[in-house]
Amino acid sequence: MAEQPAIMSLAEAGAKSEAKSEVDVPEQGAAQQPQEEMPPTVVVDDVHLIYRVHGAAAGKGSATSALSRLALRKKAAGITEVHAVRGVSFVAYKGQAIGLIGRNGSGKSTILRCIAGLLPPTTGKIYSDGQPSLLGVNAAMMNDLTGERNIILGCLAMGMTQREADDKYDDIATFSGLNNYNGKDFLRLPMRTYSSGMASRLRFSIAAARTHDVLMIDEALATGDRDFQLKSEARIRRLREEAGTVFLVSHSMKSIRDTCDRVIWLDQGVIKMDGPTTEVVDAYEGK
Ligand SMILES: Nc1ncnc2c1ncn2[C@@H]1O[C@H](COP(=O)(O)OP(=O)(O)OP(=O)(O)O)[C@@H](O)[C@H]1O
Repeated sequence: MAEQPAIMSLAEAGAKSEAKSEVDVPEQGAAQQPQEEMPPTVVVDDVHLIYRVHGAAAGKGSATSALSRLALRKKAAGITEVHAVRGVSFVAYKGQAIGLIGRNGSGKSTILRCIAGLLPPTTGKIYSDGQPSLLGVNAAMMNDLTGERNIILGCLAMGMTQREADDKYDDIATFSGLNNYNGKDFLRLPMRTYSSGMASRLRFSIAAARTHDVLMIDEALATGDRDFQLKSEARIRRLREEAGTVFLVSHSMKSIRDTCDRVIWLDQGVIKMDGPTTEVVDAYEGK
């Protein structure tokens, strides 16, 4: 029998489930259920992610020893495993803005990358409705090209036609504020001349120009200045109303409180708490 892909659409998953008409969803508390009956957009079912880091031990080893390891199905001596996500399950619903919080290295970015389809889970399944889009501070942009070119390329990469990209250009430029930043039109300059905050403003402005089924933002707000943070929080609220689900990873509890209605607290790769924002953030801050 063909193996199922680790990430599939909810429609596919529904079609594949034999006896039941719906996908089995992980159990969860009443606090995480939306007030009205909203459809699920992402189902994360017992996901584990193990990174395998090669060359962590000293020495290269010979070809003969590598071959004998392969024949005996033994692990290479130089491979270290990092179990970054350990059995995470949750269901996200349309209209929710979900904050992911936790200490450095708790697995927040890893789980987002799994949902975006950039990292296949080692075990477990992820079902999503539509294509989740990951907007991270490291999202690829061409540093040697101008902001103008990056706006158009970013729009095309999100699936717009050239005409749609041209139509959106002015909105994106104005929202980013980089067309008149300290009296200068930075969009005419290569992106390598931008500060990291200016680059993340542009990334956010491009991604926010489209309605996303599932939009995931990794720390994007933390890097903008206060004015831009306020603008982007308002835009996230609008995206949430127009679209599906927003995930926000941030260490800024202010951003999380202002933007999210539900928070998942990850600790060493497991969910420590999942519920309404105030409850979870208060517990995280030890209040
Ligand atoms: N490419 C990688 N290869 C190996 N290990 C990795 C890799 N990326 C992350 N890790 C490890 O996985 C664990 C989870 O990392 P992750 O980046 O998901 O955490 P995070 O909660 O997003 O952290 P932060 O708040 O610092 O951004 C950490 O132990 C980290 O060292």
